Amino acid sequence: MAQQFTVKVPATSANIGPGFDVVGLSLSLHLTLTVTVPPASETQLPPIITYSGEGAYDVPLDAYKNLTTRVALYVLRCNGIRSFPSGLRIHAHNEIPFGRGLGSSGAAVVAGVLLGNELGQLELTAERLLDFALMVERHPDNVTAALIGGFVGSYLRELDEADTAAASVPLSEVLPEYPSDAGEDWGLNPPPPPSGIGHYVRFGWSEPIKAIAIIPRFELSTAKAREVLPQHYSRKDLVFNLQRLAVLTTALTQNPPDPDLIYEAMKDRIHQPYRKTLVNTWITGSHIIHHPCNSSWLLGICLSGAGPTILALATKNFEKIAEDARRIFKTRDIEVDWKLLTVAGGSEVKQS
Ligand SMILES: Nc1ncnc2c1ncn2[C@@H]1O[C@H](COP(=O)(O)OP(=O)(O)OP(=O)(O)O)[C@@H](O)[C@H]1O
Ligand SMILES: N[C@@H](CCO)C(=O)O
Repeated sequence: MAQQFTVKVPATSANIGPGFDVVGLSLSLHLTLTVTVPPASETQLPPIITYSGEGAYDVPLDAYKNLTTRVALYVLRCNGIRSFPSGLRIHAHNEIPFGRGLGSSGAAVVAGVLLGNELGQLELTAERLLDFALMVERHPDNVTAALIGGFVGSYLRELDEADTAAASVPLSEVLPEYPSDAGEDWGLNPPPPPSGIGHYVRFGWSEPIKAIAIIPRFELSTAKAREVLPQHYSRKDLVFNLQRLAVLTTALTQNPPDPDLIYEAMKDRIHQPYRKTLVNTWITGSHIIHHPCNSSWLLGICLSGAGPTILALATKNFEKIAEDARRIFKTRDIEVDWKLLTVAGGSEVKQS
C-alpha cells in the first residue's frame, strides 16, 4: 500500500517593526505538500514533483534543484539515508508569494525539514527540526514562527568554537548543487547542524488584531535587502528598538489593544530606514496610516520581513484601510494586492 501524508506550513511576517531577526508571526497563507510514497520496489525511480499556486511558473520541479526537496535530502543524508524513496510523488500547492517578505523561503525550508523527517521516519524533536531549518535559513525569525506557529520570539545560542565552525559552513555545502540526474551515489555526506541552536518563546496574541498584507506586484530578495544594512549601530538606535520591542511583545497580547502604545512600539531604527533606498513601498507605506488618535482601529504598520510587503495591524475597517493603501500606492505607480490575514497555527504533518 502506498503511504500518503500532507505537510502544511504557514506564511510568516518577520520583525514586526523593531524585532529585526528576533520575532515572527505566522499568518493564514500556506504551503501544502501532498506526498505519496509507493510500496518499496526493486528499481530506483526518480521523484516526481508537481506544483500549483504562487511561484508555479518559476519553481524548479527537479527534486535535486527544488529548495524543499533539497532540504529534505539534506535531513535524510545527515541521518544516513542516501536517497528519496523510489517513485516518490509530491504535489506542492503554495499560497505564499515569493520574495515579498511573507516568509516563502522559510516555509519552503520548514516543509523540506518536515518532509525529510517523515520520509526517513526519523521522529526528530521540534528542537532538532529547528536546527536543520536554521542551517539553511540562518536567521531564526521566519522558520521558528513557521514551525511553532503564533507570535514567536527567538534567539540563537552562543556557540563554542567547534559548533561555530559547524554552523558556519557555506550553504553550498549544506545544499550542494546536485546534477539533474543525481542519484543515490552522488556526493559526500553533508555537514549536520550543531544541536540546540535555536531557542524560542511563543507570546500571546490579542484575538481582535488581524493583519492586512499590502503586497506589491514585484519581488525583492531577502539577500539583497540584507546587503543594505550597516554592520554597526549607535547605542541610541539600539536602545530605541529594545525599548519598543520589550513593550510590543506584551502590547500585542492585550485585549482591547492600546493603539497609541502599539503604534509607537512598532517603530524601528535598525532595518526599515536603510531599506527605504530599495523599497519605495516603505516610504509610501509609512504615509498610509494616520496616527491612531485619528483612527483607533489602526494599530500600526511595518515592513513585513525584508519587504516589499507592508503589514498593517488593525481591529476593524480592514477593507477601507487596504483600499486607501491601494489608492495611495497607485498614485506612485505601484500596483498592489492585499490580503486580510489572521494568525495561523504552526506546521502540521497529517497521515491520510
Ligand atoms: N515553495 C517554494 N518552493 C521552492 N522554492 C521556494 C519556495 N518558496 C520560496 N522559494 C525560493 O525562495 C525565494 C524567495 O526567498 P526570499 O528569502 O528572497 O523571500 P521571502 O522568503 O519570500 O521573504 P522574507 O524572507 O523577507 O519573508 C524564491 O525566489 C524561491 O527561490
Ligand atoms: N529578519 C529578516 C527577515 C527576512 O525574512 C530580515 O529582515 O532580513
